[in-house]
Amino acid sequence: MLMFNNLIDGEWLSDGARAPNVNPSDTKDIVGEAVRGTRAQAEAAIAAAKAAFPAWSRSTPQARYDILKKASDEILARKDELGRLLSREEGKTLPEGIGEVARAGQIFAFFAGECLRMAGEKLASVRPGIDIEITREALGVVGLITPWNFPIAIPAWKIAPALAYGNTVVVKPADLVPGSTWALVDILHRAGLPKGVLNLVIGRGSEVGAVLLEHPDVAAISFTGSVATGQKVAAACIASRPMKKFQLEMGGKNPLVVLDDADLKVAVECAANSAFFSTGQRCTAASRLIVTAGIHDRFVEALTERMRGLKVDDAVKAGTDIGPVVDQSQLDQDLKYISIGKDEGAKLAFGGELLNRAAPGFYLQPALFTGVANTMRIAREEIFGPVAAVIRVKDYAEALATANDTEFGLSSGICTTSLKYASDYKRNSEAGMVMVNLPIAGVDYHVPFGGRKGSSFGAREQGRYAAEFYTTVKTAYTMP
Ligand SMILES: NC(=O)C1=CN([C@@H]2O[C@H](COP(=O)(O)OP(=O)(O)OC[C@H]3O[C@@H](n4cnc5c(N)ncnc54)[C@H](OP(=O)(O)O)[C@@H]3O)[C@@H](O)[C@H]2O)C=CC1
Ligand SMILES: O=C(O)CCC(=O)C(=O)O
Repeated sequence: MLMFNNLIDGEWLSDGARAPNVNPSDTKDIVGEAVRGTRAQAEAAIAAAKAAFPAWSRSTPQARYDILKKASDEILARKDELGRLLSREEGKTLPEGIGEVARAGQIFAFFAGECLRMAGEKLASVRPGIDIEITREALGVVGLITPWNFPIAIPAWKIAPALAYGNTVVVKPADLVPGSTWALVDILHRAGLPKGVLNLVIGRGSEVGAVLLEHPDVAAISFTGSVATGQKVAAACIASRPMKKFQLEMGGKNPLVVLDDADLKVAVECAANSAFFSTGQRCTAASRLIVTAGIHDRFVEALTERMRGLKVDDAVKAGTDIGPVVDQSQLDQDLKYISIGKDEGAKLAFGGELLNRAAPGFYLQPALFTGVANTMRIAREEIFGPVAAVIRVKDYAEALATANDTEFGLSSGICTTSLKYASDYKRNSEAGMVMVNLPIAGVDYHVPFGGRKGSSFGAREQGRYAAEFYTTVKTAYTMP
């Protein structure tokens, strides 16, 4: 049995209460046992990170590069094994799990390179004889609070830049998926991180997370999760003395527009991938399919046919397209919205049934609603499951207006063969990420990730833009 322990000040701590990590494909399968970190452990982790900060923030770029690169190499070498662990604890399919681990490995390789590329600017002053240098410095101790749906990629894209730019870290993974973050922290620890630079505190958000938000020695919080928790994080960071820098990645109600001139096969593939892969449990998932009248019926028929062919089964079984929902509570939420959709008068065109498989798990057939109005709750609220709503519109102008009519603005897409509409959509879509003839979920690891409106707050994550959050700018004036 794997034991997911906490790493505090370079020591693995196994004491205290433990909780089973249950496989959503087979609830009889216990993936491992995780410690339940306490407030006191969170405080000890912050103290360790604070003590480690001066030396780590002054370490050479080469020292940081070596550790991050070594971690990247091990993650990539073990991607099959770690991908299986991820799929067992979260429920995404094995190819998706392995792909996510590879992405984490590539993220560490990218930020290893960033250690060597940190640069500043030198400017002439407007006053005579004075030099100005603009540099970036680490923030101090950063608290990372991560969700369950990307158990290794999201911790990776927060931990890697935090360390590369010289910060020390306390990471709290989601309670449902402690194993992948534990494995990642173990790799980094063995890659040679000095004690206290990276601390792992597995435990409840209301307990361990709350300490991170309140503690005066935590300089910044990077959070990904629900809107409700994100708002609490923001309020706590503002109330904290001194105030904390914070960054929030939250929900989406992402639109995929399909125009009459779209290549039907491309549109159906983009929709199936964006709405249902990873069991729809992506903040970038397409949950609103906005389709113009001339292609609507053909699109719905072809998408329904594609859905009929999707195999929903055990996440690690060969041939599975869609794994289970992550747990009972998320399944209840999905079913609640399916029932709301029917009550609102939308037509359940396909799916939405609970499925029995060889083992007891949270299996749900992907669901497609048609006849949806953009005012309905299933078109406005994030469901976070394999449930998509088709909204029929008359033309491009109505499609764009409907796509933008949401409180969210994370990802957005259009399927069209028209350069004119594609260009106009890229320009006018109110989202942080816009895709043309591509799935709107599953993004690159070396470019900015984030959204607008109610989806995100603060600096972008990933790629070189991550420096904006994980560093603070210093302007130095010198009269030689
Ligand atoms: N946009 C996205 O990427 C995601 C969105 N969601 C949405 O959120 C819904 C609920 O998922 P859930 O995982 O519960 O999301 P939460 O927002 O509750 O959890 C995200 C992270 O925040 C922690 N947390 C929870 N409460 C607090 C708190 N008061 N202070 C500090 N940290 C806290 C959680 O810890 P713990 O696990 O211990 O509760 C977890 O690590 C989903 O159904 C979905 O709609 C969820 C995941 C990702
Ligand atoms: O779609 C992706 O690649 C990333 C999605 C994501 O980060 C999320 O769902 O939280």
